[in-house]
Amino acid sequence: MPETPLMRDNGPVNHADQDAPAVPEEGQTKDSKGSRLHPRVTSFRSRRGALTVAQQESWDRQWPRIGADVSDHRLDAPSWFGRDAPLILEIGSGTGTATAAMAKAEPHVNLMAVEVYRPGLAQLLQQIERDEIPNIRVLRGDAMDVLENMIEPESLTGVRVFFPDPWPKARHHKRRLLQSPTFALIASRLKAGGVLHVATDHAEYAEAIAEAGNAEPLLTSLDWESPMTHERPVTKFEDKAHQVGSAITELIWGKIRS
Ligand SMILES: C[S@@+](CC[C@H](N)C(=O)[O-])C[C@H]1O[C@@H](n2cnc3c(N)ncnc32)[C@H](O)[C@@H]1O
Repeated sequence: MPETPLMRDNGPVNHADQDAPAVPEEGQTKDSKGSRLHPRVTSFRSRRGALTVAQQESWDRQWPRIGADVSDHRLDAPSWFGRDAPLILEIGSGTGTATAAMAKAEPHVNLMAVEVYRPGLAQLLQQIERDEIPNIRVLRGDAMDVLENMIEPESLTGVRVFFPDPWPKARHHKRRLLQSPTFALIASRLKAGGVLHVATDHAEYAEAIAEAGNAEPLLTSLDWESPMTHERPVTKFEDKAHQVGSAITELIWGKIRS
């Protein structure tokens, strides 16, 4: 992707300390040799899908202004949105039903949706265009890259992960997005007072998520009464879960300190 004024370079790599021990600085995501401090989880399936002609046309009109491929450049969110406002990241927005509803319900926030599935993003772009929603930007690619490279530490007011893929088979659990390293990374990107909101319809994954989130020292579990939470719109995936009678678990944490 060509560099745009929206992106800031992370700066040159400092090779001087290549032999320094890999002690992470606050907010640092790679060690002195450039290796990831958070082991990489590939949490998504590779899914193909063509865009309809109308979706492609909408994509072509809007992508240059409100879409970007995931990169390793720091994002300058205020300049991309054209205003400085509380920044919320939605991870795995799917077809964007909840994204659009949240953006309309919370016009005072800048909402960024990251998703790997292009047809899902295309549906969201169509809805943004149809409903003239001004406060959404979309990123295509792996949310782990967004968190590690594009988001400034202590910069997010909220992170929302609705119905992450549960990877139900034990041998696939390692592919789950929400594990301890991801919680640590999310916590490092939240501002003090920022909120992480997760919803899942998978009971066993809910338990694993709760355990990992509760073990993250920078986060504290919040209940529904917290004034920091928002009303979550029903997502497309949740609609399907309701149809088969699955119970939904909501998990909410606040970042207590820097
Ligand atoms: C079960 S769907 C839920 C979609 C939507 N949140 C909903 O509730 O309708 C999970 C979504 O997360 C996306 N996803 C999984 N891992 C991801 C990652 N690392 N980065 C971006 N998107 C991811 C998948 O492509 C998929 O669309």
